[in-house]
Parts: sequence; C-alpha cells; structure tokens
Amino acid sequence: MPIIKFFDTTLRDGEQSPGVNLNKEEKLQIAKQLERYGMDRIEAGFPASSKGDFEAVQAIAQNIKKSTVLGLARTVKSDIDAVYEAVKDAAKPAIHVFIATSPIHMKYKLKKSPEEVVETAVSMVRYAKEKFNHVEWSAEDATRSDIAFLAEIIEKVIDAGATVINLPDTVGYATPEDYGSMFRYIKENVPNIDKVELSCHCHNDLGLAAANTLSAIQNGVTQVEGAINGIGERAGNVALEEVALALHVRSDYFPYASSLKFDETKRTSDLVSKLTGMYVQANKAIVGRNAFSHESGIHQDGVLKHAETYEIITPALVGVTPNTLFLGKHSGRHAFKDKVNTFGIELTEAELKEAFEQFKQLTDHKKEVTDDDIYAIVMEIKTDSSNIDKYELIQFGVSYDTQDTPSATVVLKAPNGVNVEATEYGSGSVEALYKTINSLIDEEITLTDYQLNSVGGGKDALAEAHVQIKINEQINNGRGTAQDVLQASANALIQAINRYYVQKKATIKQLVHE
Ligand SMILES: CC(=O)SCCNC(=O)CCNC(=O)[C@H](O)C(C)(C)COP(=O)(O)OP(=O)(O)OC[C@H]1O[C@@H](n2cnc3c(N)ncnc32)[C@H](O)[C@@H]1OP(=O)(O)O
Ligand SMILES: CC(C)C(=O)C(=O)O
Ligand SMILES: [Mg+2]
Repeated sequence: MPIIKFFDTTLRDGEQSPGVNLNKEEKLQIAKQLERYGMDRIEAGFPASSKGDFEAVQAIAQNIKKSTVLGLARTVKSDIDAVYEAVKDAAKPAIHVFIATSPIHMKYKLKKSPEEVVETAVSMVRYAKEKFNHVEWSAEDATRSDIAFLAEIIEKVIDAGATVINLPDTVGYATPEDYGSMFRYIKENVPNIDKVELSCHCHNDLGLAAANTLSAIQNGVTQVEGAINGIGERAGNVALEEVALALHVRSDYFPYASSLKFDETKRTSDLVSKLTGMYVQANKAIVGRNAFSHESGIHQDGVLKHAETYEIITPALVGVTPNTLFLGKHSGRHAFKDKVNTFGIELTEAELKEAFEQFKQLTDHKKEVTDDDIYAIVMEIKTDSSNIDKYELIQFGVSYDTQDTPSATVVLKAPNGVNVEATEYGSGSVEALYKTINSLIDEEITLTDYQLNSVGGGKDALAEAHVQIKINEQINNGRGTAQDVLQASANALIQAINRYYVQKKATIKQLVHE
C-alpha cells in the first residue's frame, strides 16, 4: 500500500494560534509525544523568530531520534542559517523554506515582481541545499496563485535542489475539487515533478481542511501537513488525527498506510490541549469528550446490542481507555513511578519526589486519584520552567459573602526571599484574589483570558485553570491544577507571572551580551 507521510506543524503553525505561547520544555514534551505517536516529520518552530524559539527547536533537534526535525525559514539567508544552527544536531535534520506566489501576496506584501520571486526562491533553495539534503519548499498562498506561474516556479526550485514541494491553502480558500485539480495539473505539467514528494497544507477557514486534504491525497500528494487538534493561525490547520482516522476507517476508499500509532491519539491531543490552553470542543471529531458518548435511548440500545450500530471508531483504537488502575492513599512510590512511566514522560529523581509528594497530598482530599489527575501533576512539574528565583504562593484566604464585597488576603514569597502580604477587594472571589496578587508584584497585569476546567470525573475532580496575561505588552500563559478552583486559579496566575520574569531575565541577559 502507498505510504502517506505525516508532517506535524503543531509547534510552528499550531503555535501561531492567537494567545498560544509554549516554552522550551513544553515544546520538547510535545515533540517527544509526537515522536511516540509515530509522526514522520516534526516542524519544531521558526528559529529566526526569537531566541526562545531557536533554543526550543535546538532542544527538540537534539532529543528527537526517529522523526525528521524541520525548522521554517523565509527565503532569507539569515533565516536559513538560523534553521541550520538550530537543527544541525538532529538525527534527521531538514529545512522548510517558503515564499508567497499569489499576485496579491507578491504585489502588496513582498513588493516583488513574479520574476523576482522566482529568482529569490531559486537562489535560496540552492543556498539551503548547500546545508541540507532534505529541503522542503512551499508556495505560500498556492491556491490563489496563477497555476501556470506555479508550474514554472516549481520546476525551477526542483532543479535548484528542493526535495519536497508543498502547496498550501494558506487562507483556507480552496474547495476539495479545485484543491485536488491543482495537484493534478502540477503532476501533469511539471516535467521534473517525479523527483520530489508532493505535500498539502490546509487551513480550515471554511471548515474544509480535512476534505481538501483527502482530495489532495487522491490527486497524488504523499505528505500531509497539519496540527494536532487542528490548532493554528486563525481557524487553524487541518487536524492530523482526523485525516489519519479517515484514511484508516475508510481504507476501502483511501488505500494508504501511515506510520501513526493510533492508540497514542488521545494522549497526544490531551497534551497539546493542556499545554497550549486550547481546549478541545466536546463534539470535536476523534478526540472530543463526546466523540464516543451515546445520549439517546435508541442509540444506547443499539450500542448495547452491537457497538458498530453507532460506532465507526472504537474508543480503544485512539487510546481512549477506561482507567484500570486507580492509585490512592495507600499506594507507594513504585506504583506511582510505574504509572508515570506509562505516560512516557521521563522525570528526574527530584521531579519524581516532588510529583509523589503532590500526589500524596491529593490523596488526602480525593478517594480515587485518576490517571488524568496524575498526568496533570506531572506535566505541571515537568513544564514549570522557573528553576529561577520566583514568586511562591505561601498562603491565601478569600472571603465571599453574597451581602458583602469579596476580599482576598495573600502571602507571597518574593524572588528576594522576603514574604509580602496584601488584602484587596474585587467583584468576585477570583477578581479579589487576582487583584491582591497583582498588588504584590511590581508590574501591571492585564488578564486576557481565564478558563476553568475539571480534570477527571466525579465531584472531587481536580480543577485546572488556564490564564493568559499581558505585562508590558508581553503575553504569558499559566496553568494551575488543584483540588480547589481558587487554589488552581492562584497557581495559574503565579506560573504566568513567573514566566514573565524568566523571559525578562533572558532578555536582559541577551542585551548585556550584545
Ligand atoms: C503562512 C505562514 O504561516 S508564514 C509563517 C508566519 N510565522 C511568523 O511570522 C512567525 C514568526 N515571525 C516573526 O517572528 C517575524 O515576523 C520575523 C522575525 C520572521 C520577521 O520580523 P520583522 O523583520 O520584524 O518583519 P515583519 O514580520 O514585520 O515583516 C515581514 C517581512 O518579511 C518579508 N517576508 C514575508 N515572507 C517572506 C518570505 N517567505 N521570504 C522573504 N521575505 C518574506 C515581508 O515582506 C516583510 O518584509 P519587509 O520588512 O521588507 O516589508
Ligand atoms: C509557511 C506555510 C507553509 C504556511 O504555513 C501556509 O502557507 O499556511
Ligand atoms: Mg499554514
């Protein structure tokens, strides 16, 4: 069976989702999970965009062994050099170079004539080829480009050394029929097309990303680009898990194989959702909370009699399995470590100790600690970048009375080791708490997003808060998990504040260096 290669851009295009801002450790954890999922290619970031992204791509390149690791570059020498420096230690390093080919992008954005765009693309692919065997070239906004011009530039970049040609539907404008026919035309009209792999990259502005991707596959594409949970710029990229399952479930129609391990689907989706703060809608295909639930009597009756009456995908196929082993108050270190190992997350001894202590504290309040609870604890420890001096929450109290204005008193340990305390009022408990915490730090915080979710089931489920804050125009995310919603909210805000200070410190260091 022909193979379809899966190219994941969660860490690049996915991270371009408004408000998503992953730190190095978070990107690395996602990359490791993508590798476990069987992803052929991982686009780790855009190294020229920032020092932080450069370092994240570099860390991924140094740690990922099975998947190809790529970085994105404009057709600019310094971008290509940055990708090379970031991924050169990878087991399978590669570069992705792009330039727009549509009249509107060439004229208004690039301010280049079509001839100049051809010249730039060819010379920069040639330059990239001096450093990489694997050179992917993308014609940004391919679907609004003149098709004859597209054929001409593709032939030339192939001659210059490109090994993969990607034709993105950058603004999600295509329909399945015209996206498929674009690839058919290119296959029939570019004489050297057989020397390269053809790739598709669909955005979901009209909700057609999955249909367009499948149409591209039927018209000769052998690489699919997309992001987990469909995150990405504007309405997002195609959700790779949807394409993978469509190919698998409808193999009668799409006779293609892939290297993805379907039973890692749910775990990958959960990790991306938690770390990006982009929660998955309940009715989302494949990974939504309701994707395998049956509500109405007739459906439930059918499923009880024969699951296939209403289920075309078994939950187990995508890694949705009931919790079998519950850990609780009487569980020890070994069982805990065993459980953490099943997540595929490596913890240092110190991290394991901290995670175990938090787990034990939780068992005092919660009868059954679920896999989701433990996963939340472990991920919070693993991705807390701040092994720097930081703000620490020592104690807080909130007073809420329907007849009175809510107030909060908070004690924080400041980075200089001194405890500071304040009391403030707000229109609700969370506002009072957040105003008090803000009064204890030097900067003005604007809360731009606040979300609260429950992790795991039951009335004693953990609360998970996700916040996005703005300090001095810099956006930072924070996550907090706790038994209590206010504790989770406070933890999330303090994590975001600490991340701001980590970045501020890094910028100051960089400036001193320069
Ligand atoms: C379709 C996509 O998803 S493309 C990827 C989008 N991702 C990102 O932009 C995230 C990372 N980007 C960044 O951090 C910044 O935009 C940087 C570092 C790349 C560039 O920053 P700046 O130098 O400040 O430029 P700015 O972003 O304002 O403008 C982009 C410039 O790149 C040019 N440009 C855009 N695409 C390309 C390209 N493929 N090749 C060459 N130049 C390009 C634009 O014409 C513009 O040039 P100009 O300054 O001469 O007008
Ligand atoms: C950089 C390119 C491939 C892109 O993301 C797009 O065109 O959507
Ligand atoms: Mg894109």
